[in-house]
Amino acid sequence: VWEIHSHLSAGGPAHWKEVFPVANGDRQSPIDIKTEETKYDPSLRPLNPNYDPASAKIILNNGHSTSVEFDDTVNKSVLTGGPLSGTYRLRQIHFHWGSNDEAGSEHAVDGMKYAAELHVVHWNAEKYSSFVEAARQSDGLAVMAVFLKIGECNPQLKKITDRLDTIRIKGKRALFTNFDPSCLLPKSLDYWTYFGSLTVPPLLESVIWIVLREPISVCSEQLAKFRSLLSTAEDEVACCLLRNYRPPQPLKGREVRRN
Ligand SMILES: NS(=O)(=O)c1c(F)c(F)c(-n2cc(CC3CCCCC3)nn2)c(F)c1F
Ligand SMILES: [Zn+2]
Repeated sequence: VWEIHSHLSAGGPAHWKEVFPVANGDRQSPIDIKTEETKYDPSLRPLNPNYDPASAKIILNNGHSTSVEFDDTVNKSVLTGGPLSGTYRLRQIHFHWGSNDEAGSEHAVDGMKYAAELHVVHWNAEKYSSFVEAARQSDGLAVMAVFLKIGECNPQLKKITDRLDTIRIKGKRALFTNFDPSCLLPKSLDYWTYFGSLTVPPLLESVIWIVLREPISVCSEQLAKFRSLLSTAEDEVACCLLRNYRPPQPLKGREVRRN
């Protein structure tokens, strides 16, 4: 299924609506967060990520991003609290970046884009029996977004960027375990939250977005390693994965709440 989606999604974000009409839906992501219009919600609870480093399994280049995939067959690594009711199980983390340090994040804050963005993808294992089933439900997925701001090299991120040369080609994967993605979270877990979608085809409107307000740091050399990944497979003419972010989408009257 994913292969079909990724094949059909050929051609950038402007063409996705031709194959996935939901691209023009009422709860598409990412969005530009206008901080003055966000609404404080006292009912929002603290985020409670609880990850077991043994859940990490592989690091992968799927041609659109690099991801670390986790064992989501049991409730070992979960996210609870925040805007969520119930337990959301960690599935994978991945990144979005641009062809230069000036842009690369998917969400924007008052029109400002960061150099890159980390997504920590979870699914509602309390209500649904699989990720693919959850991905079709309005409350099926919860994605925590972390902004990467140009600055000091990030020693935690080094654990990932040091492995990218072993998965340069689309489809390559390598063992990657003993990794707790909490090490990539900022000190403060304060967040904005809104109802949105996957930012890649099939753009399903099933994501409760939790965007952390405090960025983590990344240096240019680390970002350059992401850009050296290839979006092409072994038997194709090599093409660098220079950018993979979707631009902000219309808010269409949605509310963005903050804790
Ligand atoms: N940027 S994002 O919105 O955080 C983000 C996500 F949340 C995702 F879940 C995926 N995703 C896509 C699939 C294929 C499934 C194929 C079967 C139907 C569901 C999708 N697996 N994970 C994804 F690629 C991505 F970029
Ligand atoms: Zn993403």
